[in-house]
Amino acid sequence: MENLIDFVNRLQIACTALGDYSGGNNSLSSLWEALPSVAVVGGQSSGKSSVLESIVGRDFLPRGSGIVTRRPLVLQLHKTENGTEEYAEFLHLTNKKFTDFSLVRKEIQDETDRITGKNKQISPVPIHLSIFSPNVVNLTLIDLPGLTKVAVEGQPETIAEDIESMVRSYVAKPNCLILAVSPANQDIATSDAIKLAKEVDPEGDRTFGVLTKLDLMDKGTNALDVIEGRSYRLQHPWVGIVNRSQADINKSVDMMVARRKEREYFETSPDYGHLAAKMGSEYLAKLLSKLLESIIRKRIPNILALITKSIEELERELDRLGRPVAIDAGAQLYTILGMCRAFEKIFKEHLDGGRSGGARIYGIFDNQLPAAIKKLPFDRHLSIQSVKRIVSESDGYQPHLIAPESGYRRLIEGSLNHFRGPAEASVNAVHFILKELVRKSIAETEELKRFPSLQIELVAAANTSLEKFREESMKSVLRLVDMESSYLTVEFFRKLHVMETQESQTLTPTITDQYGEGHFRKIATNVAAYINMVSDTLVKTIPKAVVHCQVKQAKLALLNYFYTQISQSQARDEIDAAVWVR
Ligand SMILES: Nc1nc2c(ncn2[C@@H]2O[C@H](COP(=O)(O)OP(=O)(O)OP(=O)(O)O)[C@@H](O)[C@H]2O)c(=O)[nH]1
Repeated sequence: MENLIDFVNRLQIACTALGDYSGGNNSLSSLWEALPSVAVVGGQSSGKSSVLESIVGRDFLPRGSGIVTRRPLVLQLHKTENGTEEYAEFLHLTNKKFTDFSLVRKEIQDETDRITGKNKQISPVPIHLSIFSPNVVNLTLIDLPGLTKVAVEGQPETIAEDIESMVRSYVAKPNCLILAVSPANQDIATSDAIKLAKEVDPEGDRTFGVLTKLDLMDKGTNALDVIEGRSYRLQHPWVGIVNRSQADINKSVDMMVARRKEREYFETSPDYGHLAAKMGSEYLAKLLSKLLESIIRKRIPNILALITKSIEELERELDRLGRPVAIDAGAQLYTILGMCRAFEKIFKEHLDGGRSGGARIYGIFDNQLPAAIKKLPFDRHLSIQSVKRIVSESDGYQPHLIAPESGYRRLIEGSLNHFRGPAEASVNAVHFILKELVRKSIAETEELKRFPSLQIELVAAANTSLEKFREESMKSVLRLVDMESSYLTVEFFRKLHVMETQESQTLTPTITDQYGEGHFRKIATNVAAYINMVSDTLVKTIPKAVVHCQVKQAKLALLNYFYTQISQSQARDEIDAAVWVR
């Protein structure tokens, strides 16, 4: 049985630590709201603090004028074995045991000011205090600011409404038992606590009426009308209380003595003697403890269902977000490398097949490059006029005697220059496809989804590498073209010469033919044939160079630049760490 209240206590602590409390911001279904609790409400000076201290049997709450309780105080009482030392602990000061209860009072004041400032503001963030003592029953009570009517200096004008709405946020919860404290020396019809309890619990089945200051009633009057439920009927019987008077407090009358005096008061009272067994703070504590336990027992299945549901929701959320990343640098590096490998695998699948992309590169070699070469303006370059002009320019002042050797060379070199354009275009087109595939592969790598910064870093590093591969590829393809200009295929011209000699033996050329149109057309045809032969070669060799320099490198070394970067920063960190250690 005792474990039940303890169980709820632990859940309440967990809720506060996670920001789940009345008035707190929490998008998940609130566990706090599902936990049964007892909230103490009442007007200012109604005797709330005195009731709580009586229940605990200790003097530990801040006292003073104005609004003293400005943050909810979740007071968890844990019964310990007789003879053990009493001590208190705060959730915000774990591992610090308070055995001096005047220091507990000071800590409550300081902790209140820490959040609210000294200007008497209020805050819904609770302070958690646990008291371990053989003189308490297992019980959790929440002390709330006293309901007030007027603001004191330094307080916002809205303070009365602010307090009321905070108190309401606690007592409106169906799982909250309301300890409505009203002083007996005031008309019950004007009690702030009863007024609020009536609103949130019209049936009165979770409201406990507590009547303080019975000893302060005018001589000849008593509170039997209230206590016996005639003035205001509640499902649970009213409990009368006699706390320490201000004079007792001033004289520091011991709480245990006060409890005894209260017992004697009821036992000897002519008005309340017949109710003595059901009056007083000790009775109230036992009543609440028993009730709280039975309510908790009833609600346990619901609480467990809610916890299970929340766990499931959170597991789903976690799956969506991904598992936590380790904190130490080595493990982080391992995680990052794992993600890089996953990305590289997808990128390769795009190139090698399995995913789209690779075929577009083949499309460049198979269509774009041959089509671009076909469109080269050789017709213009090898027109009769152009050939005549280039040949005569190469001959200079003396026309060639047999074959225009240097004219041929200039015509061929000029034609070969045209191949530079399609070669460059192939390199650039493949570069563009590779960049596009990097972007696609990053987007398709599940592992990278929740690391947008890493995605940006990877894209930047991969693009830097691709840029380097493009430069290399460009140099290679242009070199292929330049190589064709550097050394012409002699074999081709030898064969040509043999063929021409055979032709000239059958035909008798005239002197005019040697420099006539036919002669230049022949030269144009010969050059075109040579260029065709080179074109066939380049259509085959340019793709080889591009694949070797760009595609293969991208598959082998796309992230090498990135790996260098992270190993350098790792080394830097290690050096930093070493410096720190020293
Ligand atoms: N004689 C007598 N005095 C009481 C009784 N209960 C409370 N008092 C006195 O009433 C005054 C106010 O009591 P508190 O317990 O501080 O009241 P509170 O509701 O906590 O006050 P705030 O926190 O300021 O709202 C104190 O001087 C108490 O000594 C009682 O039953 N009998």
